[in-house]
Amino acid sequence: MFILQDVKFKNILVIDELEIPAHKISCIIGPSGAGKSTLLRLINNLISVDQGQVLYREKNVEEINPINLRREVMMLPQKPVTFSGTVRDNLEIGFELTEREVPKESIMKQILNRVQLDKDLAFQAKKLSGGEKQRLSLARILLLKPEVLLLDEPSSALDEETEKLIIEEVVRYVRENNKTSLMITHSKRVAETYGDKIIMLNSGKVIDEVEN
Ligand SMILES: Nc1ncnc2c1ncn2[C@@H]1O[C@H](COP(=O)(O)OP(=O)(O)OP(=O)(O)O)[C@@H](O)[C@H]1O
Repeated sequence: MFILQDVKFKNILVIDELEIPAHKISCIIGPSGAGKSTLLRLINNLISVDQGQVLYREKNVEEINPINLRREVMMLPQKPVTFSGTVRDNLEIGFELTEREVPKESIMKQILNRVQLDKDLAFQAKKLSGGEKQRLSLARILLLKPEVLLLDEPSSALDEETEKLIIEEVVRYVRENNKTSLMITHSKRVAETYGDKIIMLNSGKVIDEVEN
């Protein structure tokens, strides 16, 4: 799905060759500062390589129309992102960008149920707790049915329950819909439980790749 070739980013990442396979879950593990988030951001073209290239479906990500790329490749960041307004506004916002029909109320309620967010659609998003905001962000992304879901490890400020729920729902989404995910995790156990491929990163370099 993605191939990185001769990639360099500042003095942070140096990757000769790395493949993120389609229809699989790949997990990146490595110590703090290893470059895990940077790798995710390069893949999503939020930042650009200084050297080399990142290919998505054989095309250089920098040459893909950013709107088309965002339609297919979505990231759930470390810190939850919510928008002003209600829970409903937050679930609808992605549809503006993708010019798709806004889902029915019953579908929105179903997705809230799936992420265990027991709030009314009219509830003000800013009043949600950190963990609830993260679950709302995930619900928003799942509704948009991305081809690739990039998951940056939920911030350690979140409770373990929410972290577990988020990982499990991402895994379920990928498995049920034959999608692709690349997730950062600090946990070897999480990587071994869910990852089809495990990529170990240290000091900006891939030190090992394991098919699980
Ligand atoms: N745009 C940037 N310019 C300069 N340095 C940066 C930039 N982005 C990240 N860094 C630095 O690069 C290193 C790798 O950061 P990154 O966030 O990718 O690590 P990480 O493996 O995700 O760490 P953590 O597990 O703590 O989130 C860090 O030392 C960070 O401070």
